[in-house]
Amino acid sequence: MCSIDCCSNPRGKAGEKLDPSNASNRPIIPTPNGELYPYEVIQEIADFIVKGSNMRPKIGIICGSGLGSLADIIQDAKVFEYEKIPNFPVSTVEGHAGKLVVGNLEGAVVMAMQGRFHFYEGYPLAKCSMPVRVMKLCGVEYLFATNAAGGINPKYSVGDIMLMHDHVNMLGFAGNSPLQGPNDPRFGPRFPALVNSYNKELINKALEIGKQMGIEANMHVGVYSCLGGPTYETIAELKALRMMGVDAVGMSTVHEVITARHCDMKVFAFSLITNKCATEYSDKKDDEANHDEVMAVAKNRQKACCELVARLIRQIQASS
Ligand SMILES: O=P(O)(O)O[C@@H]1C[C@H](O)[C@@H](CO)O1
Ligand SMILES: Nc1nc2[nH]cnc2c(=O)[nH]1
Repeated sequence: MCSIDCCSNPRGKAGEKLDPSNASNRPIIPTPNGELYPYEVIQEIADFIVKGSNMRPKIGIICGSGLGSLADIIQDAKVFEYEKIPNFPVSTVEGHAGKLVVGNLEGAVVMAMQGRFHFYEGYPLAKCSMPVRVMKLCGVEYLFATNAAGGINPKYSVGDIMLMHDHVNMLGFAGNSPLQGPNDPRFGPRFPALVNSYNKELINKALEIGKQMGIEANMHVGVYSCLGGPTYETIAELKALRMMGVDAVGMSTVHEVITARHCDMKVFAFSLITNKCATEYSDKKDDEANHDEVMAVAKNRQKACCELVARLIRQIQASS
């Protein structure tokens, strides 16, 4: 909550003297990201989930748009609706059910978010990625983040899976970070490094699994970039992203990964390519991305995505 004392510029006409003891005369100054969810609040949410499920998850999964079925394969599941979790935001986007599912998958206790929070929904980045800290305090060691994304790399086709090995943080370029504001060292350091954010061992295992599944031709390793949305990109923006080495573009994941690395979680992330991004001007209507298409492609490819996640978790369990 914004403290009443933080408001320094009285509202009103230029030069007009307003009574500062009247709260309505004071502007609203947003609370810094780092103060939105103090450690104690995150701990309370984590306790609610651990006690409510009687399970301590090791792997956290964030389901991308239309990929909620990743949570449907969890067994002996305890399901929490976001509305019923104290201090939890609600999902407002189609394809994001708004449920937290805790249970067993391939011998591991996992917790999966069927619905993530996006910056364009009006949530500050710290709120979008707050559940990652909840996962950490629940005991999660591995974050699996998935997303639907537009393919900019001309070699990518709709339905392909891109394993993320790096990102370009466009919101960060604009000075926005989920770690902005006071740092709580109980989560992690003030200045976390982000090279090696995406766990190489897990990427290699996933590539091997891709071969076993016979989908290696539809699997890539690439760079993701998150923009604020909710608009899809212009051709000029897509050209610029391509020049920067971006292979796929979306509206999520990067701030979750930053938050996970800050608290030293191992990260595995992939993009399902739901549409091909045009990087040349044309009059074709086909070039326009739309959410229905994103959802339809995700539905078509959910089986392969579930299989990849399940097999990778099986391998993590086997080697632990
Ligand atoms: O939650 P993700 O990143 O998978 O969702 C993408 C980005 C937008 O929310 C939506 C656009 O179609 O899909
Ligand atoms: N920003 C962005 N997000 C997406 N999510 C799915 N497709 C796209 C896309 O083309 N651009």
